[in-house]
Amino acid sequence: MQQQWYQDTAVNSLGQNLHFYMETIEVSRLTGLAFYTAGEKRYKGERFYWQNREKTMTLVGLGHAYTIQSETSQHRFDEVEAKWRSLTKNGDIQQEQPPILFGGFTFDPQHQIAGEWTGFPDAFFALATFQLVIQQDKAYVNLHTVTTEPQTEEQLQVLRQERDTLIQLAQETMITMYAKPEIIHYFEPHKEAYLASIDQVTALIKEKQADKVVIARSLALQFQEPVSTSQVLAQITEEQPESYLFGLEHQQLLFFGASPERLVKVQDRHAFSSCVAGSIKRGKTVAEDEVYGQRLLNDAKNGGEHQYVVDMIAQTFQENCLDVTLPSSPTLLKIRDIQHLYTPVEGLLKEGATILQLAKSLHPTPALGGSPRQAALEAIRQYEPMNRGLYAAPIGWVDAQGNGEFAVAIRSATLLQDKAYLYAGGGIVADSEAQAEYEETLVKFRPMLRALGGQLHD
Ligand SMILES: C=C(O[C@H]1C=CC=C(C(=O)O)[C@@H]1O)C(=O)O
Repeated sequence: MQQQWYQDTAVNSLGQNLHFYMETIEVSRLTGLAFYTAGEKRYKGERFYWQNREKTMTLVGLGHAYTIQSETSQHRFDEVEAKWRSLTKNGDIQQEQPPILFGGFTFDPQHQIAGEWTGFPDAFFALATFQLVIQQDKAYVNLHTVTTEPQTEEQLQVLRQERDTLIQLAQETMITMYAKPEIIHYFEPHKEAYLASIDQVTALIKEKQADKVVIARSLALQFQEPVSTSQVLAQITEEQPESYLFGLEHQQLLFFGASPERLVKVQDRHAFSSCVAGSIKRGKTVAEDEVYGQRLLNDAKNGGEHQYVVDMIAQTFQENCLDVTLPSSPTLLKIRDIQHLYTPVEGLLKEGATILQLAKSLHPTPALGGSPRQAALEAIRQYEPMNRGLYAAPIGWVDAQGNGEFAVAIRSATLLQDKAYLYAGGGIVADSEAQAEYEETLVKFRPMLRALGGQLHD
C-alpha cells in the first residue's frame, strides 16, 4: 500500500480558514459498484458513481468532505470554478491521485416547475470523503477532509479505520444481479401537452423565430417498493457498457443515466467534444441496421439537426482552443437501442481557457437546447411542461489540476425511493412531425426503462 499526504489551508466565502487534508492508498480487488454499495448504510444520499465511455476510468465517492453549490444562477460555472480553485490553490496540488470534484449543473435555472427537482441547487458538486479511482488496472482510495479546525491525529485515525472498513466491505461484496423492481403504475405525465408543443414549436420555426428547438418529456413509474440505487446502477453497468454511466445522490434523490454524449473532456490541456444529434432506431439484423444507418447518413432533416450542433461546437472550440480539428462529415454512433450522427471535435486549450469555462460556453449545445440558443431556451420555457433538472445538462468531474470530463446527462432518470422519472427529448425543426418525435422519445426511454424493469415498446 502506498500513501501520500497533503495538508493545506484555504479560505471559504465566509472568510473562515479551511484545513484541507488528504491521503492516498493503493488498493486491490475492488469494483466501483462494490465500493458504492459498501457506503449504503452510512453515506446514502452522499454518494456518486461515474464511468467514462471507454471504461478507462471509474470514479466513486462516499460521503461529503466538501460541497460546492451555486448561490447565483447566472454565474454558477464561474462560482464553482472559483470555489474549487480556491480550495485546491489554483491547481497547486501535485499529487499523483489528485482530489476530484464531481457533480452537475441543472439545465436551466430560469425554468423552475415544482416537481422532483424542487430544492435542487442550480449547481451541485461534491469532494468525497472517500474517493475511489480505478484507472489503468490500478485502484486508489483517497481520504479527504476539509474542516474549519485542524484535524487531530485521533480524528484522522478514526477516518482511516472507516476507510479500511469500507474497503474490506467492498472487497467482500459480490454484486449479483437482483430481480428487476416491480412497476405498479406507468404513466406519461404530459403526453398531450408534449404532442401539442411539437406543433407549436414547428409553427414558431416556420415563422423564423428559431431554427431548431429540443423538446423533451418525462415518463413516470411507481414501484411496489423503494428501489435499491445499487441495483439500478448495477443494471445500467450491465446493460449499457458503451455509454458514460453516472449516478449522483442528493438527499433522497438519485439522478442516474447512461449517456453516449460527451460535452467536454480535458486531458493535459487537450480538449475534446462531440456532436451527437440526429437519430434512427437500430435494425433487428445486421443488414437492416446497415439500411437504417445509411438512411440516417443521407437524411436531410437529421443532417440539418446535426449541422447546427457542429457549427456551434466548432465555433466555441475556435474561440477557446488552438489547432481545432473535426472531420468534414458525420459518422454513425451506434448504441444498444439507437444510432446517432456523430462528429468529434478536438483542440488545444488557449491560455486561460479551462474545462469549466468550456462547459459554460458549450451548454446547452443545439443538441439539447436548439438554435439560436436564446430563442430556443425561451421556446422551451414556454412550451415544455417540465423542469429538466440535471437532464440534458453537464454532469461529470474536474480535478485539482484542471483535467476532467463532462457528459451530457441524457438517457437519464431520477429515482426517488419508490418513484422514477425518465427523461427524453428530440430536436424539432420545421418539418418535424409530432407522432414521429413521440416515437423517438419512446426509443430514448428504453435504456432507463429496461434498467428499471419496464416493458419495452417496439
Ligand atoms: C435530447 C436527447 O437526445 C439528443 C441527443 C442525440 C440525438 C438527439 C436527436 O436526434 O434529437 C437529441 O438532440 C435525448 O436523448 O433526450
